[in-house]
Parts: sequence; C-alpha cells; structure tokens
Amino acid sequence: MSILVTGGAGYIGSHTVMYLKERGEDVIVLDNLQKGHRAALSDVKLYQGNLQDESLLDEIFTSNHVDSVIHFAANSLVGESVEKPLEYYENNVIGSYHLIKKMVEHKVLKIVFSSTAATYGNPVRVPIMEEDPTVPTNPYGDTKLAIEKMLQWADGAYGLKSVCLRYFNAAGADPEGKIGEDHTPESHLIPIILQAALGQRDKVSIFGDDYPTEDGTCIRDYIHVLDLADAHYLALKKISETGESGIYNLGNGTGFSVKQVIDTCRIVTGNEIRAEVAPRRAGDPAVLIASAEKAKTELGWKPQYSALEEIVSHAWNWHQHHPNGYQE
Ligand SMILES: NC(=O)c1ccc[n+]([C@@H]2O[C@H](COP(=O)([O-])OP(=O)(O)OC[C@H]3O[C@@H](n4cnc5c(N)ncnc54)[C@H](O)[C@@H]3O)[C@@H](O)[C@H]2O)c1
Ligand SMILES: O=c1ccn([C@@H]2O[C@H](COP(=O)(O)OP(=O)(O)O[C@H]3O[C@H](CO)[C@H](O)[C@H](O)[C@H]3O)[C@@H](O)[C@H]2O)c(=O)[nH]1
Repeated sequence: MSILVTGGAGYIGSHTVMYLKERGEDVIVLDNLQKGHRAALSDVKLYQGNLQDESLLDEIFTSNHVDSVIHFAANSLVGESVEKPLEYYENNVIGSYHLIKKMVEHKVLKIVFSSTAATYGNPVRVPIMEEDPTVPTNPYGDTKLAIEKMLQWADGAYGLKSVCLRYFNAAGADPEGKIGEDHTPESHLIPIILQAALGQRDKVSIFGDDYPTEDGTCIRDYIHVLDLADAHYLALKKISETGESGIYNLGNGTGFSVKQVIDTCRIVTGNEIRAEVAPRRAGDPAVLIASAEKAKTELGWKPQYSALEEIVSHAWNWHQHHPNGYQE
C-alpha cells in the first residue's frame, strides 16, 4: 500500500507511521508541525504544510502514487475546543473538506479517519456501541461527527470508502522507547501525572470529584497507541479487501477513574505524586467506555497491551528517557 498519513508527526500518527513502515508499507506524511515533531519520523518523506493548502495536496497526489489516506491531522483537545470552537471547525471540518475534495479529484478513494469517543457525548449506556446516539458535549466531538457525515455522503456520491475509528483515550508509547507522547503544553492525563512523577510539576489537578461515578472522578477507557496503530493497518486492509465503509470503536472495554489512573502511576513509578481536586473542565462527559466487539469481529483486531499498568509503564519509560520530549 502507498499511504499518505496526515498528522503523521503527531503522537498517534508517528506511532502508526512507524508501525506501517515496520510492515513494509510505503508511507508519506503531511503535517504542519503545529503540534507534531520532525524527530518523531525517521526516514519518512514529510510535506510540511497545511491540510487546507489545495495546491500542496495537488502536488502530493500527483508526485506520489498514493492509494489511500490515514487522516489524523486535527485539533483534538476537549477543553480547548469549548474555548475556541471556531478554530476547531476551521482546522478540523474545513481542513478535512479540502482533503476529501482533493482525494476525490485525484481518485484516491480509501481513507481511515481518526474519529473519537467524544462523538457520543454522555453515553446512554456503557460499554458504548457504535449505533448508540451521538450527541457531543463539546465542539471537538461535534467537528469529528461532522467529518464522519461528510465521509458517508462522499461514499454515496463519489465512492470514497472510509473507515472511521472512534478511539477512546490513547495512551502509552512505543515499548522499545523510540518514540512517545510530547505535547506542549501537555493536557492529557497520563503524561501530566508522569511529569509530576518526574518533578516537572508540583501536583496533578483532578478536574472534578463530583461526577456520578464511584469515587466522583471521570472514568475513561485507555487504549495503547500501538494497538491503535494496528487497528489502522487492519482498517486499510479491510477497505482494500471488501470495498466497504464502516465505523468502529477502539478501546479496551474497561474504565479507570482519574484517581485510579493516578494510583496506577504511583505504583508504576514508585513515586509519591501529589494530587489536588480542582473544578470540572468544561465539556467532559462523566464516563466513556468502549465496546470494541465490532472491531474485533470485523477487523480481526486484538489489543496486545490491555493492562493499564503496562500502558503506563511504556509511557513512563519514554518520559524517563526523554524528560524534555523530542527537544533533547
Ligand atoms: N489522543 C487521543 O486520546 C485521541 C483520542 C481520540 C481521537 N484522537 C484523534 O487522533 C488524531 C491524532 O491525535 P494525537 O493525540 O496524535 O494528536 P497530535 O496533536 O499529537 O497530532 C495531530 C497532528 O496533526 C498535525 N496537524 C494539525 N492540524 C493540521 C493541519 N491543518 N495541517 C497539517 N497538519 C496538522 C499536528 O501538527 C500534529 O502533528 C486526532 O485527529 C485526534 O482528534 C485522539
Ligand atoms: O490535568 C488533568 C488532565 C485531565 N484530567 C481528566 O482526565 C480525563 C482524561 O482527560 P484527557 O485530557 O487525558 O483526555 P480526554 O478524555 O479529554 O480526551 C482524549 O480522549 C478523547 C476520547 O475519549 C478525545 O478524542 C481526545 O482527543 C483526547 O484528548 C478527563 O476526565 C479529564 O478531565 C484531569 O483530571 N486532570
């Protein structure tokens, strides 16, 4: 396969690029490096530019034999999207519109899209199934839902086949420690806790302890970044083999509260980690847990690193060896 990966220099994108290359696939990356890192890509052709640049997309599609796209490039922070919704509609929805338009023009008719659990909003049941209602509680989830719909209509009209992967909370790092998670500023729970374990923060803020959960803190389903990478690989194979579009949840089916995640990080790192309750963060649903049975049955997906301790230990290995991320 010859694959264009948008957002390939980002956290999940770079792990997926590495995974695809290890399987002998031909990969090129489009990333504007607003969040991504050149150093997260070894020996991969990078087009540094914006999704919305149609002439750059023309150049990419004419000078490479791209047969499919994996589309990660997006703004992806729940809290930030509530504060800056227009930036999210512009970068995510309008950016995807330009990409999809150019794919159709250049007859590149296979795409795997990074969707999210945030499309569901407050779930009507857990574990969440793909057919459950999608009522996002934040603009970020709404932009992803809009893109899913754009893809569905583009399938009917132009034969663009898509797999939308609704991942729950990506976490962990390459087990060999070659690459990992590095966002500035960091906002994700596990890297923030590990920064506190390294002494780079004095404490972790727990955003709300008055949710309707056992310990009052939000519950999430954490999924290893390499298990996500594997699902993208399987999704591409599925589109090529069956020519069918689909939507799949990706998670482990087990929820951990913010307090449980902090406790797990204390065990893995052996460090005391200070935590303090702070106000709720806008846009957060109380509980998100996946049913990923459909991905297991239809894509043949089998997560390899399901235990939270293992996920955290891979992240801890990366953070210990790269306390300043890619900036050595
Ligand atoms: N991290 C999670 O837990 C999670 C969960 C569900 C879904 N997702 C989705 O997965 C994808 C990747 O997430 P991530 O955590 O790796 O994020 P990330 O910010 O690390 O990666 C996104 C990459 O896209 C690039 N990018 C953004 N806008 C761009 C544009 N207009 N043109 C070119 N490049 C652009 C950034 O520079 C970055 O390298 C996102 O679409 C996100 O919404 C993430
Ligand atoms: O310092 C922090 C950071 C986070 N949290 C809490 O920890 C949980 C996880 O928060 P993250 O920011 O790590 O992740 P989100 O659940 O907000 O979102 C992530 O997973 C979503 C899917 O569930 C999205 O797709 C999104 O892109 C991705 O960032 C949330 O309840 C959040 O309120 C804290 O209590 N303190």
